[in-house]
Amino acid sequence: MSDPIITMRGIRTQFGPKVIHDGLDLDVMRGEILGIVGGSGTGKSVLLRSIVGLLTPAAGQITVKGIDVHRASGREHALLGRSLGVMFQDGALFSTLTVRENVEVPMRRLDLPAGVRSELADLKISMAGLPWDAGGKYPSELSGGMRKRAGLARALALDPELVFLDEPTAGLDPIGASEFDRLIRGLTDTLGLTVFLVTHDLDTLHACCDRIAVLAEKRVLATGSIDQLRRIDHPWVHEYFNGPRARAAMEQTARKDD
Ligand SMILES: Nc1ncnc2c1ncn2[C@@H]1O[C@H](COP(=O)(O)OP(=O)(O)OP(=O)(O)O)[C@@H](O)[C@H]1O
Repeated sequence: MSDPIITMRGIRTQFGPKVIHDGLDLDVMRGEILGIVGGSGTGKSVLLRSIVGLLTPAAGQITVKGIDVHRASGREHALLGRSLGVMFQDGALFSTLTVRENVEVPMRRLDLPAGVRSELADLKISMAGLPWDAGGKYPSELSGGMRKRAGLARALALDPELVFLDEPTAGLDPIGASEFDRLIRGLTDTLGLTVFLVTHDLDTLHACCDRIAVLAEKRVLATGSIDQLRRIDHPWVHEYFNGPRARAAMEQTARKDD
């Protein structure tokens, strides 16, 4: 974990008169899982969408692998597109396509024979921990947890270096959420990914993240380990990292470590 793979400098994002980010700076280091936390509406998902090029900030610069995301040439865009995988909050699967077809969607831009595409899709489906027959099912036939795994399989479709996960454990029961945390950590370590992970889930921070960035007051207020952030003197940060839920998550981690 040495050099930054993503840099954000002086980011200002606004919708009409409503300013979401103002003077936001952040680096994501190669090989880390960076957790992004912050109160509701602080602009975590908006930041994710800005990095992957779906939103353009009013000011500032975002680079991914040294490429300025919002001023990239066609060739650079294609390069970035191949390097990134995104799992959106609700899975964002196409309901009229099977899981396998959903995973094949990002592969369509590659010139691959249909049989190879489908084999690759099945590999990603199994990497995401889905059973062998999940590929032929439609999203409506899957549980919420399975849909999330299908969304993860699609994010992995192009063997990305960088994976963006928006609230991966939201809506999962605690056991399903811990399994998903382990899956993310395992895949990151095995595949050497860098992960930008938006979450409210304290257990996920403990189980997965190397470092955490806190969004507050329209910027990144602090970055660090959970221990470092617990000592920050800011009302929201203090309550989040020292409140009853934080203590419960810490005790659970301590029990696992015993
Ligand atoms: N396309 C848009 N047009 C107008 N406002 C938007 C748009 N997208 C997001 N916003 C606003 O930007 C703010 C930040 O939204 P965002 O979804 O990033 O919050 P968040 O920190 O991810 O919140 P949560 O934790 O509740 O998911 C919100 O007030 C939201 O309403």
